[in-house]
Amino acid sequence: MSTILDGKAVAARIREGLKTEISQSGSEPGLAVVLVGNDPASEIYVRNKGKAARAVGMRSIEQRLPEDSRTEDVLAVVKELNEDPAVHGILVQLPLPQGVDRRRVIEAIRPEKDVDGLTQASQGALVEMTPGLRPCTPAGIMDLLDAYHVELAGRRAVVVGRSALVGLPTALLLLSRHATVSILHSRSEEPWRVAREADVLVAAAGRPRLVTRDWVKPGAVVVDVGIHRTENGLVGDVDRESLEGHAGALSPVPGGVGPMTIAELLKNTWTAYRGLR
Ligand SMILES: Nc1nc2c(c(=O)[nH]1)N[C@@H](CN(C=O)c1ccc(C(=O)N[C@@H](CCC(=O)O)C(=O)O)cc1)CN2
Repeated sequence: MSTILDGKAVAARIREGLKTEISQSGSEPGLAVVLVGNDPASEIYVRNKGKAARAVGMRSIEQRLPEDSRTEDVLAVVKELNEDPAVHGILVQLPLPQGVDRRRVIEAIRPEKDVDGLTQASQGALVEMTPGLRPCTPAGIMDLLDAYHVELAGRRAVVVGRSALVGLPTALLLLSRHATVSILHSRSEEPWRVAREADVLVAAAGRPRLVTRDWVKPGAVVVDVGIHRTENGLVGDVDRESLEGHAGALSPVPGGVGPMTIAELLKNTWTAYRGLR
C-alpha cells in the first residue's frame, strides 16, 4: 500500500491553527483577490480562497474585472489595494486574459503584500534564501512533505516542470533543504531515466497522467501538482492507478496539493499582517 499524503487533512490543521491564533490576537488581516475575466476554474479557486479566509477570521476582499480589461485597468486596482491599510495581502488570480501583461501586474504588487510570492522581490528572496513570502503551491508541497516526515537532506529530488509558479520555486525550496535536485522539462530527453532516480518526485508538468509507473523508483514519494478536468473527473499529472502500491507515498488529486495551496495563502496573509518574515 502507498501512504496517501492527505493534503486536505494537513491543510485543515493549518487553518485551525491560524483561526486560533487570529482570534486570540483580536486582529483582522485582510486578503484581497483580484479576478480578471471569466475562467471557470479561477472562479472556483477565488470563491474557495474567500471562503477559507473568512473561516479563519480574515477579511476577504474580492475585486472582479471584465475579460476585456486592459493592463492599465488591472494596475489601477492593484495600486488602490496597495494603498489600502485594511489590505495586508494581494493576490492576482492566474491565468490573466491574453491582453493583460502578467509581469507588469504582478510587479505592481507591493512586496510586503505579495502573498502569492511571485514578485521579483519575493523570487529574489527565495533564490537568496532570505526571509520573504514564498509561492503558495511550492510552500504547500514542503509543508505536506514535512507533515509526513519525508527526509530531504542528501536525498535525490526530481521536479517535473519549470514554471515560475510551481516547478522552479519548488526546486529551490527542495535545494534549501539540502536535497540533490534535478528539473525535468518539455525538452528533456528520456525524462523517465532521471525521474526513476528520485527519492522524491514532484510532478508539475501540466500534462495529464504523464508520470507512469516506469518513471518511478519503487518506494519513492510522489507529489502530484496537476489538476485536469476530464469527463471522468479530476486527474493529476500522475497516473495514480499505475503507482498504487508501487510508490512509497502519493498525494491524491483532488485532496493533495490543492488544499495546501489555499492554506499557505492564509499563512502568508497572516505573516504579511504581522510584518514578520
Ligand atoms: N495567483 C495564483 N494563481 C494560480 C495559483 C496560485 O497559486 N496563485 N495556482 C493555481 C490555482 N489555485 C490557486 O489559485 C488552486 C488550484 C487548486 C486548488 C484546490 O484546492 N483544488 C482541489 C480541487 C478543486 C477543484 O478544482 O474542483 C484539490 O486539488 O483538492 C486550490 C487552488 C493556478 N492559478
